[in-house]
Amino acid sequence: MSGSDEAVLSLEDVEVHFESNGGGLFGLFSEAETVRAVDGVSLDISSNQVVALVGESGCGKTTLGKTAIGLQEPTGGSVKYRGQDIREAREGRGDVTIPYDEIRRALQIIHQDPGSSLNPNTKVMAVLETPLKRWQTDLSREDRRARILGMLERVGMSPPQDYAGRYPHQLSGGEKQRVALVRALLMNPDVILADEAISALDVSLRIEMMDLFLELQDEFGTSFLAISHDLSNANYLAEKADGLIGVMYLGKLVEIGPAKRIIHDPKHPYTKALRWATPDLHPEEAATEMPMRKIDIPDPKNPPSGCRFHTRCPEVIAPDDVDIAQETFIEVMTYREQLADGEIDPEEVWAEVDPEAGTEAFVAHLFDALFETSLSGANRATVRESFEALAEEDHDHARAVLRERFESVCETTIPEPRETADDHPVACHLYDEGAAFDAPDRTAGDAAADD
Ligand SMILES: Nc1ncnc2c1ncn2[C@@H]1O[C@H](COP(=O)(O)OP(=O)(O)OP(=O)(O)O)[C@@H](O)[C@H]1O
Repeated sequence: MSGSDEAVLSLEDVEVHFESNGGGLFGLFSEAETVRAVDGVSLDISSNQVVALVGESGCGKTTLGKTAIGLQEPTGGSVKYRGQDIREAREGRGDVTIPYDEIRRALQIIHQDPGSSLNPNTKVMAVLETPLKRWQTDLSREDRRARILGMLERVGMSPPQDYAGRYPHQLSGGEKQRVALVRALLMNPDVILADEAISALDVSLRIEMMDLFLELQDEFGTSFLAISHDLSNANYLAEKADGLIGVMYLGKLVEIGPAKRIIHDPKHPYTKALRWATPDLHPEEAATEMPMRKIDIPDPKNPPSGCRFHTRCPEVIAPDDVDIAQETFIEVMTYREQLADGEIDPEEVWAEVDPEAGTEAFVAHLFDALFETSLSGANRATVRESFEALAEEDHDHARAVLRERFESVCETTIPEPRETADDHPVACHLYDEGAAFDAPDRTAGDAAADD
């Protein structure tokens, strides 16, 4: 079911930055570093809506989810529950219209490992009675127990009396997860954050569990914020519920839209890479080359400038006034990144060439080693000048001359989310004003036409 227009949760420009020491002995002698776990995310969750967040490990999904339900304090921006700023409610500041206790009840979480949130010494009935005693003080003991048994039955734990009398260690992983779901639902929540709630379960159980989440989500009119590193699971949940998939990359929400559009017509190059990495979502397509330049995720303590994905993006944009095939531009960018990372040692290059042959041999060796496509004209002259500077160990000039000609908007400017033609926001310069919405396939460059 799709959400209504009213936003239950509203996140505006949310930032969560963690300060950590640089890892030195007891934190001494090391500079503090900032992990930009979430960096300027805006997101609305409507009532009865399912939103699935996906992205690689460490991209900030859990931090964003916890911040959305008030379990993590944002270091910037605001999180509102039905218009009430959660932090102001907690601190009793301003004109509080919804008390903090009420917000805590309305926003619930189910963890990946439900065992860790269930007291091992408490039987299921007692675990489930606790929230009801607190929030439904008018219920008699009998009514409370009847309700719990009804819910256990509803989530497939039958006979419920048997399960109610068990300790957590007497339950399977799937059963613990059902107890966690019942506990959350007994609070009559508006939003449940399900953080990798099915990833620890056997594959055979996952679909059953997701179906149960969806049935109850619809029945109870609860919104679900589901976190998953698996695009396939995110799609299963979001598509069935007519919900949204949000794609995160290094603390940013780079694309969000209806599940069908994200899967069948991804816009952001990172979303395309995630989809490529999930072949069961596009079985009709033959195996293609990975649409990403590097496997390694950059360090969130030192994220790339501009668009954070530009160091891995196969569609990174060449300056308007530089006529170059995309494949060749990628090779130039890769060389620039190797230079910046100190991966090219002139001494090692000299060791490979005949020193008698001089700089010309040094330059020819690097052209051979770094470029498969052909470079000509001003592009070739610029790269040559950089190689020559490197031959003289002048790294600064080697970098500067390349930056001057080839600097991309993707590395200088953070892309703002923009609605694409089919109505889902994407933060990528390919969709900047003036750029075609149906961005050209820039991965297919004509090496011969590079100048
Ligand atoms: N309390 C904390 N202190 C310092 N850094 C943190 C803290 N919590 C998270 N981080 C860092 O913030 C970044 C985002 O972490 P987060 O757990 O939100 O990512 P995630 O996408 O949920 O990853 P995963 O899928 O692996 O759980 C990571 O680099 C993580 O190391």
